Amino acid sequence: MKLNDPRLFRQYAYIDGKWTHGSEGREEAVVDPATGEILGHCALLEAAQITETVTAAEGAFAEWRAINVHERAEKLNAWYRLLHEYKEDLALLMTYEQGKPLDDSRGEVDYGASFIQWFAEEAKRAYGVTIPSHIPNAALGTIKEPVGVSAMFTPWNFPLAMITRKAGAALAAGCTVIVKPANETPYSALALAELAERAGIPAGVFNVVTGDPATVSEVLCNDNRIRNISFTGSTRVGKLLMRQSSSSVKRMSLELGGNAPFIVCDDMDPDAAAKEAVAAKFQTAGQDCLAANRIFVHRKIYDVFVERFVVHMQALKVGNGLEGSDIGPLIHQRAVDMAKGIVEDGIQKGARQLGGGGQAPGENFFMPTLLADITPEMRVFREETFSPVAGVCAFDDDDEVIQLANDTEYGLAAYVYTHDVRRIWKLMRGLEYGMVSVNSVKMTGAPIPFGGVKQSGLGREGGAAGLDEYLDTKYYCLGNMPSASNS
Ligand SMILES: NC(=O)c1ccc[n+]([C@@H]2O[C@H](COP(=O)([O-])OP(=O)(O)OC[C@H]3O[C@@H](n4cnc5c(N)ncnc54)[C@H](O)[C@@H]3O)[C@@H](O)[C@H]2O)c1
Ligand SMILES: N[C@@H](CC=O)C(=O)O
Repeated sequence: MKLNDPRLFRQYAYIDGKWTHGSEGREEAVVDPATGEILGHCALLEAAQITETVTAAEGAFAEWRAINVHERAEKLNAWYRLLHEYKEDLALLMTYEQGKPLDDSRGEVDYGASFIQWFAEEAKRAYGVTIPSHIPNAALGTIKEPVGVSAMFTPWNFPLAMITRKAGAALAAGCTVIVKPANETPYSALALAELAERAGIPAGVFNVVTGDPATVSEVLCNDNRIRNISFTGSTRVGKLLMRQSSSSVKRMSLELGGNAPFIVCDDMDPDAAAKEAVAAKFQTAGQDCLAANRIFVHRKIYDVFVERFVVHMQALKVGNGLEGSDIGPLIHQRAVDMAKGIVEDGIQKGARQLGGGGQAPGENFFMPTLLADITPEMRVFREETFSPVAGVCAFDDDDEVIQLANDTEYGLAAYVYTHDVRRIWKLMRGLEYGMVSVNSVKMTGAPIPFGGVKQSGLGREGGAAGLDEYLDTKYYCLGNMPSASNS
């Protein structure tokens, strides 16, 4: 891997401003999912080292929270600028460890950096309120205070932006941070640590620990000094962290799985809508919590839509993300096996397989596939496929499609395509999702409250709500003040 700045490729954990190997010398290989080649290793820290990291983050908290918010913002802005300065290196690292096309990696660096800048500005507006007093001679109000040390668990599909969306907010709010990246993609996180240090973020404020996930989570969730757990990943692991954290009653933000419906009404041009649906499905090889998993198309335009979808889908180039492809590899063989299983299950239960043929360019690649005429009994309907496998079925009226779309435990994002404003309103209100995007594939960004309902999670990331996840509201009552009423 040839980086302009080789010091961005770090294989040790970053604790209290020091690059640290596991005290027992254990490490794990990190593999390029496109080629199977070993890129390097990451340290497997021991439980005691995770506890030491909490001690360091707690020690750094008092000073970091006391820094004037404008000064904190300056350091975050310096970090933001460094992400742009080293964008090419960060993108290359990401494509090597995650597999996504290099252009998508560049896009993720911009996206990830935007959260740091947004929160650096937003923290300056973390206002409390004054409360008209019901108590004689008292002044009442609130102030916002940082929650404390925050632990963050992040997934491999967006190895940089899922960290900055959390850490940007937490650091801006005055919290200190311990990040546990996915073991598949530790290098983006460690490069972020290198740049945080160069930006002047003090030792102990931003830490990255690597290790066996169950060991790390057990220590962090049970440590009383950790006041907030922020997790992005599967619903299964999210539930586990919730259970582990209950003994110490922590604040929790959970960004979990999705099973996004993509609804196309009969006033749409089927070809244009099919093109949009392909864009909403296949980014990051379908390994995206926002990926259009279940596509519902009005029966009047269903056949043409399906035909056009297959044409657009088959135009996508599958291959190594470094070689100008549209779809890179899946993260590992287990993901390929899961995609195969979902297709086989659909066919066995009566779905038609369209596309998906041809020789995949390597072991971890899966050719984009559409299952037509899917039903709620199929895995493709019930599970987040997290692969380039989409399902489509026809619907006849709006009430039916609302019911179908809501027939899932998930509730992250939904897409609606129609130009009829009354239908937009009805569908948008009827869909049990945290985010509804109408006539647009792109919905996310730093200023929006990103998050789901039902088993897709708790809390919001990004926007003003994202900062609040790291702030406590402290109420004050100043009694017996000389004519103090602020009413
Ligand atoms: N809602 C969102 O914003 C969002 C964004 C990205 C990904 N996701 C979801 O993430 C999932 C894919 O990512 P993933 O496979 O990395 O998720 P995952 O749940 O397997 O892992 C996420 C993180 O948790 C850690 N982890 C895994 N097992 C653990 C355990 N037993 N104890 C403690 N920690 C553990 C991992 O090492 C990783 O750091 C999908 O379900 C996707 O929808 C959601
Ligand atoms: N694409 C999502 C990440 C989900 O996997 C985002 O924009 O945050």
